[in-house]
Amino acid sequence: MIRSATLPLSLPEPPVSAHDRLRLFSGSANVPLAQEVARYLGIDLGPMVRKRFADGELYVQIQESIRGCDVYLIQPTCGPVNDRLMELLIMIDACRRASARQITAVIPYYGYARADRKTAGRESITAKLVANLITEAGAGRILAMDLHSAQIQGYFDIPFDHVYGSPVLLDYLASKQLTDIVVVSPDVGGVARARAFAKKLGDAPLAIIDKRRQAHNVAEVMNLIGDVSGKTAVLVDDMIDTAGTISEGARLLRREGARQVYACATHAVFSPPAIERLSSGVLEEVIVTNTIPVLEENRFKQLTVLSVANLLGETIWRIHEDSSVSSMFR
Ligand SMILES: Nc1ncnc2c1ncn2[C@@H]1O[C@H](COP(=O)(O)O)[C@@H](O)[C@H]1O
Ligand SMILES: O=P(O)(O)OC[C@H]1O[C@H](OP(=O)(O)OP(=O)(O)O)[C@H](O)[C@@H]1O
Repeated sequence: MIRSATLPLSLPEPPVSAHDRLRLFSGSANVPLAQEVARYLGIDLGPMVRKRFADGELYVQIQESIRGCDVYLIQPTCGPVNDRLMELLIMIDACRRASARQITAVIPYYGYARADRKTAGRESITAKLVANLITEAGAGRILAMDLHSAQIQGYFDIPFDHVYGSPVLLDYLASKQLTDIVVVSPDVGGVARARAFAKKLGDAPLAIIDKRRQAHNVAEVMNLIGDVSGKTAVLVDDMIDTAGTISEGARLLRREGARQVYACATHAVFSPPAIERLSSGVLEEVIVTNTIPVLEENRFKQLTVLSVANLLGETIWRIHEDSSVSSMFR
């Protein structure tokens, strides 16, 4: 007599829709931002255990099946940068070993981006090393915002969506109805970014500061190219780190007759003594986004923090639906 197997029968699963396959997980760098992105997408953040062993090593475990899923891992590699980066690598590796179909590293702030080339002999190009590590860990795609240098996209041989925080900053500026604006690039490296910003502000005039660095983390402003006298100057940059660039730039603009000075930057890195410099009164307002979380003790009167969560959420949705990302920025 032939006996049938007693294994439980499993009926064929109904086809999984693209929406069902989307999974979002957050590293520890910016959970509030990841929660906002999840809310925009109408899903919950995936369950994940993150902890540190007694010896300091990190442990990550994804707590649901992600087999065949398109997984998005949100982790800005802000300070403490080495921990955040390592956590991202471990998350990617865990997802790859759990048979995720596609892993996208969502990196709102890409740390080590300023080490993008050799500026002296015997240096590392750490931005490229980071790209190698992320790719080797198993990421199949990157989504990043306002890279310090756009060339970093080329350090990856996997699809890379580079998006801009500028629509969020521009919407906010437009709501202030400022008049007589001149957009200012605080250094030569930021001219393309400032020019694009000025274009979106009704082709506002552009001015450029000639900044030099005699040593790491020391900014010295030399000259101003352009006219700011009697105008509202809007300094535009990718990041504010120690705020030497922005505060020295703002002082120069005041000396050159600017009526008021605003600062706009996507990434609030805020290393000491940034807060003292930014809150000294030289700036009317400092407008940043939440790609990096701004600690409560780092908030000051002139600071405005805008959210890029909807922008990132919309980008993730478009990537997932195979629709255009660049059309969001036209
Ligand atoms: N994290 C960093 N903070 C400050 N300066 C840095 C960092 N990483 C690299 N650098 C240095 O910045 C310049 C890069 O000059 P660019 O004009 O932005 O290319 C270079 O001296 C790096 O060693
Ligand atoms: O707040 P801070 O400590 O001054 O640092 C932030 C500044 O440093 C970076 O520029 P960088 O000096 O690397 O020049 P670049 O834009 O010409 O590359 C960045 O784009 C900001 O301008």
